[in-house]
Amino acid sequence: MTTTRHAPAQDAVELFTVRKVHGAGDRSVTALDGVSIGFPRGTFTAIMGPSGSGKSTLLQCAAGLDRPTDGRIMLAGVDIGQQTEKERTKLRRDHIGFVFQAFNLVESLTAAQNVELPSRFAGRRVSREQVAAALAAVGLAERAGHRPSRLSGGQQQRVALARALVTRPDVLFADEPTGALDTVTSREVLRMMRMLVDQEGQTTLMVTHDPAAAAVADVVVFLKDGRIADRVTLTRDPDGRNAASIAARMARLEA
Ligand SMILES: Nc1ncnc2c1ncn2[C@@H]1O[C@H](COP(=O)(O)OP(=O)(O)OP(=O)(O)O)[C@@H](O)[C@H]1O
Repeated sequence: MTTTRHAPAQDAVELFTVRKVHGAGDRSVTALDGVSIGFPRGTFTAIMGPSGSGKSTLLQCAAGLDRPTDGRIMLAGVDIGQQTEKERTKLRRDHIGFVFQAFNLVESLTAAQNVELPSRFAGRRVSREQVAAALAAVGLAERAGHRPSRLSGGQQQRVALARALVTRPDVLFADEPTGALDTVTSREVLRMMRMLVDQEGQTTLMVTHDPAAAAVADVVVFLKDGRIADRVTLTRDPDGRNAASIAARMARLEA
């Protein structure tokens, strides 16, 4: 199957009435129930919502890791529903980056080797300069030769961030990237993610439970029962008021 590349759209990722049903028959669960939304290039979106509201499913579908039951998803200008498994794997490898709650670093390798590893597995060469630039972009130029056990949790997550970004993906997907970190190190990782959006125009989609994490985004999308319940555009927040208003909205959704 050939892939038609469309003229660059304004949105890096677009979902058109996406439905996702997990399982079948009596035990089926509708995780996404007709979600339509666009994520503009160069913006940082936080996805929030009560447990089970469909956040991870949305991220997995948007990233081409899972197939929607119905609807259409455009990722990096490509209709991923029209792609074969092989084409989607290539699209993911070339155009998107991931970070998860678990850092998933290999303990026996240095930070630089960890950054390089997935590209090497994918048969794609990244140069030493690209690895160094990715580590420098997350403030870890001096730690390239350190193994994960010699780095703090926040630094380890920043290595994972460098690993996700070394191929300069169109979109960074982050599923609870600060879930395993304390408040101080969370802040350090979020500041870095915010800086990558501001300085590199890195389109970022992040699922989080933490209002303080969502507060660094440009837009917060709230899901409930697989539907978009609310969408809020944030202004820059030097006095920390965004987190409180996001927490209040979450409390209303959970009531
Ligand atoms: N592989 C699966 N098989 C069956 N049901 C699933 C599967 N993955 C998710 N679900 C169900 O789909 C719904 C949405 O799940 P999802 O993980 O997307 O929600 P979430 O908002 O990310 O939840 P949480 O905040 O608890 O991580 C839930 O009811 C969940 O139990």
